[in-house]
Amino acid sequence: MGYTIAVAGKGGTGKTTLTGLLIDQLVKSNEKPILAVDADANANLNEVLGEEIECTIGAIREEVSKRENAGNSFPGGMTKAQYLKYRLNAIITEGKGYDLIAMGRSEGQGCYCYVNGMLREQIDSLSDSYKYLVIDNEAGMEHLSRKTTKKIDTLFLVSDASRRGIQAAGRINELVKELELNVSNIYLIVNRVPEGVLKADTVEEIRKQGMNLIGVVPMDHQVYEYDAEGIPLVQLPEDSISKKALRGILSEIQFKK
Ligand SMILES: Nc1ncnc2c1ncn2[C@@H]1O[C@H](COP(=O)(O)OP(=O)(O)OP(=O)(O)O)[C@@H](O)[C@H]1O
Repeated sequence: MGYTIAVAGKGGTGKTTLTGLLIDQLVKSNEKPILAVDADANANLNEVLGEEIECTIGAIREEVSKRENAGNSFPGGMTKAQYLKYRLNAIITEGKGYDLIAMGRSEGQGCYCYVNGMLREQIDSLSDSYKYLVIDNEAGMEHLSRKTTKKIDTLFLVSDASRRGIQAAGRINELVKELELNVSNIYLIVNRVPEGVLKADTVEEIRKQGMNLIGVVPMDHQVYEYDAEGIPLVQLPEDSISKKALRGILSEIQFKK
């Protein structure tokens, strides 16, 4: 099993932006191969990375369940398990220096326990052949709590600099403990910080929440400009405020088991 990094935070805090820049940084440090998993139905990690996604796990789940409900067999005499495996192989998007899988969302209702279990097993076995597994996770920690991955080596919680933002990150921190998730290190990153300097109140709230602040990423107007123009954020200049800040944060951490 490779080194697993998960990124979580309330929607809109910049979690997906930072996950994308983190993957970019790992690729540039030649820390390959990397499997990136977009596990947040609301996130668009592929857009930050500048990749098109053709199919998601949610879509496969729908397709398999529709086939079953219609009483159709699987192509080529495949069993359901074989068909799922075959389809999963086809959903890996090959990026520049990494592979990407998107969970997507499932529109339909009903029980997908079997299919979910199968897919989870496959992601687990797939991730064995990568040096890094990087997951853009949803705030509810749903996928992690359903044990998408057996163990997380480093979890980054992303928050904005507001008190409520920090409190929300604090709740995710608590949730990790309540769910007894197997996480070795949890670090807080405060993102979109005006001038890159935290207010004393924010620092106090972080202390109150008992979180380990690893660093801040300043408000970066280039991020806004690139997003507005639809340019993938990984194309930001290497000396952009946000890329530099993230490099600084990553240099604090030894990604070793
Ligand atoms: N350091 C930054 N400076 C300026 N803008 C930023 C910064 N980080 C992120 N943003 C902007 O904040 C917005 C939210 O970012 P992002 O989509 O990454 O958040 P998210 O937490 O993943 O949200 P969701 O889960 O809803 O996708 C985006 O428009 C992004 O461009």
